[in-house]
Amino acid sequence: MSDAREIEVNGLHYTLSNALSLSASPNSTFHSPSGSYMSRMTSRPSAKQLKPFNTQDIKILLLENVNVAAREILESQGYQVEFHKASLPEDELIEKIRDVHVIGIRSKTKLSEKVLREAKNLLVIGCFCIGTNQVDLEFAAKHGVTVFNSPFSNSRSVAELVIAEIIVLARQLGDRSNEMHNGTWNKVSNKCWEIRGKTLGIIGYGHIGSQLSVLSEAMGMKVIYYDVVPLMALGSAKQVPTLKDLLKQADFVTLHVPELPETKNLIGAEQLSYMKNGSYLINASRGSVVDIPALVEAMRSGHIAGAALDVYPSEPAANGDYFNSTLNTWGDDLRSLKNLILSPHIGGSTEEAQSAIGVEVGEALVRYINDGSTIGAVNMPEVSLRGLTLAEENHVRVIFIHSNRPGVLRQVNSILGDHNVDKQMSDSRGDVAYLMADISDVNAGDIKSLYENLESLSSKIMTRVLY
Ligand SMILES: NC(=O)c1ccc[n+]([C@@H]2O[C@H](COP(=O)([O-])OP(=O)(O)OC[C@H]3O[C@@H](n4cnc5c(N)ncnc54)[C@H](O)[C@@H]3O)[C@@H](O)[C@H]2O)c1
Ligand SMILES: O=C(O)CC[C@@H](O)C(=O)O
Repeated sequence: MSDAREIEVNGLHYTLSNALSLSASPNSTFHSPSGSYMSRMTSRPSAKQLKPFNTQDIKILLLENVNVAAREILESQGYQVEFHKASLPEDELIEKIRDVHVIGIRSKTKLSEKVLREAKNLLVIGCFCIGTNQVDLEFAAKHGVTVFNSPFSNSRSVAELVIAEIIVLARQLGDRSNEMHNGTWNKVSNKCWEIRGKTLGIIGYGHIGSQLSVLSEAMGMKVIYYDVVPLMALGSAKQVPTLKDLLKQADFVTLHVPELPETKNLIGAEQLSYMKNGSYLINASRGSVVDIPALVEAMRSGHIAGAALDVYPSEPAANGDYFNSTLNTWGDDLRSLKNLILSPHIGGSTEEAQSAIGVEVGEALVRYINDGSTIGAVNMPEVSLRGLTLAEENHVRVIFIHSNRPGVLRQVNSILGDHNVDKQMSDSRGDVAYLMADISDVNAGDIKSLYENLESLSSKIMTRVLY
């Protein structure tokens, strides 16, 4: 067809010319990526790639040194990828986010309502980490922006770090090492312990907490845990009914809860006072979970014998000499304490974890952009349909993200109804619903009207038509 017509979605021009031909993409500049990645993505040999847009028009901003595995996956699709090692100051972030369809971040980039309001072309956010507290998930969903994360690719790395910290704290190894670096030989055994037979109290028995449970039992520790939901104990671990029970019994307390309003200052002066005299605290969850001035007091008094902190209420956006009292007023107090391990949020920072996260989130982004699948999304209902094949001519996939209110499905189906709806799936999550339908008997000319009719519905949040 020479009369190329176009639909614009989020700054992407969906070309209608040759829309329904059997070519994998209407765009002559697109080349199917080769290698193992695409063979995993296309489960059937004749699967059709749904991409009515020029892949080179997809603009992706990757911040915070997202792993090279993700970059390769995204670049192999032909997308334009802009990569930055650090996070960006808010004004620069706002400037850049206006233009992109996809943003990939880790824990430092705050995608607040203020920032997301400017992201007029944004389709999807990839959090290349576990935590998603840095993103306004609800605002994103209400504007049709799907968010993916990697729920457990770095869990083992965090659990291993905590095992190391338990031993380092029990043996005051950090202090001995610092002393040797300063030329001091200080061979002591006073208040240095084996971990065998000691009780580890795990707060939050999810992916990380449960891994840690298994590892610490293997080292001879007794494990108790507290969680807001009843969870099956692994090995000989025991769930305790209250946080106070855990704090009173544990020699080592370790935190593995998400950042939530309920977990803010979960450990403050009162909770520290319940902990055993001479016990230890480890926080590799989020900085807001521990009241740091209260911890400083409890360590100064000797009630808490040692602590390890990997996360802080304010963390620098980039590497450098930024961990000072301007960033957090109590910085100098922390630095003056003995037997306190301070690490720069590296719980999940291993080669294994970062490349696994890069592949997992990179692939989820490609599936979403090309096929509309929300499997694994954290703020949208999970919707997916089996792929279209090259044998299915004149088929299109309609994706309609809409407000979850009565009567919408009737309206949508009356728009789709002139065609054959081969398969359809719809699900809702709170106020937002996601509908995906594969319809056949669609001519090139029908696509624009399908799109415009769906766009005209008052319930519409975002419409995409893939073919
Ligand atoms: N330091 C790092 O580099 C690093 C790496 C990965 C994850 N994290 C942090 O660790 C957190 C936990 O990770 P995960 O993968 O184990 O999460 P998860 O979701 O698998 O488990 C969290 C557990 O905490 C429980 N929980 C929630 N609120 C609670 C409360 N008030 N009291 C007790 N339990 C509560 C939940 O029921 C769940 O079982 C993440 O949310 C992230 O913030 C940090
Ligand atoms: O890599 C990061 O920045 C975050 C690591 C960790 O806190 C997570 O949430 O996965």
